[in-house]
Amino acid sequence: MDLFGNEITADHNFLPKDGTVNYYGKLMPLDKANYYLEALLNTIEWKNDEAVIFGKRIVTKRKVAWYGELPFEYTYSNITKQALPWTPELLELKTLAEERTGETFNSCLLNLYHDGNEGMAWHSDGEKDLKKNGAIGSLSFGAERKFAFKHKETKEVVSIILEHGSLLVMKDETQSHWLHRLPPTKLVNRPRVNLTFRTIVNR
Ligand SMILES: O=C(O)CCC(=O)C(=O)O
Ligand SMILES: [Fe+2]
Repeated sequence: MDLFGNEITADHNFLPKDGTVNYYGKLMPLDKANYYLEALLNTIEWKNDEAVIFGKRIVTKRKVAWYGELPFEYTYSNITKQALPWTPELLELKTLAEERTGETFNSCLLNLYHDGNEGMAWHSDGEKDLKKNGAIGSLSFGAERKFAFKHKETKEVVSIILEHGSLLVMKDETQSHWLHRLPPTKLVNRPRVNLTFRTIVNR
């Protein structure tokens, strides 16, 4: 909302080509964002993330969780997980993200970064369980962190600060042409929770 109560439209594309990234800014007042941060920290079944890389099992400090409207299976980094049923807060936030973006989502991958030492390395979210070129709606709560995109061929980098209670959308060809990451930083010592709403297709 701006000063006049108008909704801020996110028609600016942060990517210069080969995809679409829209940033909607803060979606809610501070007290509501604080409420969701606490609720998510306390009600989500957070687990340390696991990956199998070159046959080795790796356990990350970052915590993750996977929720959805059906017990979808989702495979990434060679680990398969089964979605838990929506919590009331996740359903509210899914509806909010859908209303603002005009997209629909049926699942959510959550990340908990305890402080700036934790981040996520360059990757794209093009797993085969995900709808091809489907939108990913990303809600952030807690510490503000930088989020960066890197073009796979030109190596061009674009970055955005993700605020407390904000929404970002990645769509169209973004995952085919761009990597993204959450860089670690010495400047942050508070937790951040990120929710990425997605569309899973069961083939
Ligand atoms: O924490 C973030 O903002 C991004 C997380 C992400 O890229 C992912 O879960 O695939
Ligand atoms: Fe991602």
